[in-house]
Amino acid sequence: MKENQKDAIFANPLDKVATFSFDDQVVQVFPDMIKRSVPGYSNMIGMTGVIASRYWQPGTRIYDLGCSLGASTLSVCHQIEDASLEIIALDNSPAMIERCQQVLDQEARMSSGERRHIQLECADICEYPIENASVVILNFTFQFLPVENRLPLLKKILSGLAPGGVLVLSEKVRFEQAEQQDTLFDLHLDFKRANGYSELEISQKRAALENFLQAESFTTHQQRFDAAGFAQSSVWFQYLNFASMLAIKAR
Ligand SMILES: C[S@@+](CC[C@H](N)C(=O)[O-])C[C@H]1O[C@@H](n2cnc3c(N)ncnc32)[C@H](O)[C@@H]1O
Ligand SMILES: O=C(O)C(=O)C[C@]1(C(=O)O)C=C[C@@H](O)C=C1
Repeated sequence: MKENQKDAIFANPLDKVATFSFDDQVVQVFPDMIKRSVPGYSNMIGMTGVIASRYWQPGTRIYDLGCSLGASTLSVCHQIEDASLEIIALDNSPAMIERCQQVLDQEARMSSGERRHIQLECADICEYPIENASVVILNFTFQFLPVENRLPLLKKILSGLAPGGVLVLSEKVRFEQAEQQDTLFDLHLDFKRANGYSELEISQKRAALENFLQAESFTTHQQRFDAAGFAQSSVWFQYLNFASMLAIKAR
C-alpha cells in the first residue's frame, strides 16, 4: 500500500488551474490535505462516531455518503462494537474507493475484533438507494453536489431513515453578512498558512474549487432541512467557516 504523502499539489505554478477533482493525485495526499485545510476536521470525524452510536438502531444500516478514505466509517466502527452493525460507504471516485478498500483491509488486519460488515460501493450518492437507515453521514460531500440535487437527496435520505433516525451534515459554510463572511474567510486562509500552505498553493486551490465547492449559509441549510421534512436540526459544531449539523427525523 502506498504511504500517505504530504499535499503539494498546488505548490508549483500551473499554466492553467483545472477544476478540482478527487483523482489519484488527490487520493495520495488526501489525509494530509483535509487535515490541513478543514478546521476542526478531526473533531467532526471523531464526534460523528459518537453521534452514530447514540442514534444507530440495531437492525438498521449506517450510510457514509462520499466516504473518501473511510474516516467517518472507521470512527463509527470505533464507537459501535455490535457485530451486527452494517455500514454502506459510497464514493463516486474509483481512485478513492480503491484506496479506501486498502485502508479498511489494513484496519481489519490490525484490529483483533470481528471483521465489520462494510459494503463499499463506487456510486453516485444522488442515484444510490437509501433504505432501512438510522444514521446517514454526509461529511464534506454535499457541498460538491449541484445545488438542484441537494433537496432531492435530503428527501431521499429522510424517506430511507427509520423514525428517530439522523443525518450528520458537515460542510464549509458561508455567511450572509458580508463582514462576517470576510472575517471568517480570512481567518480560514490564516489557518491554511499556519498549516504550511504558501500563498501560491492557497490561491491555486481556491481557483480549482471555484464553482465546484458551493458553500451555503446556515439559513439555507436550515430551510432545506425543514423543506425535506426533518423534525429538528441543530448546528452542533462550528470552527471558522466549517460546521457540522445534525438533522433528526420525527419518532
Ligand atoms: C471532501 S471528500 C469527503 C471526505 C470524507 N467524508 C471524510 O470526512 O474524510 C468528498 C468526497 O465526496 C465524493 N463525492 C463527490 N460527489 C459525489 C457524488 N455525487 N457521489 C458520490 N461521491 C461523491 C468525492 O469523490 C470525495 O471523495
Ligand atoms: O475550502 C477549502 O479551501 C478546502 O480546501 C476545503 C476542502 C473540503 O472542504 O473538502 C476541499 C477539498 C479537499 O477535499 C479538502 C478540503
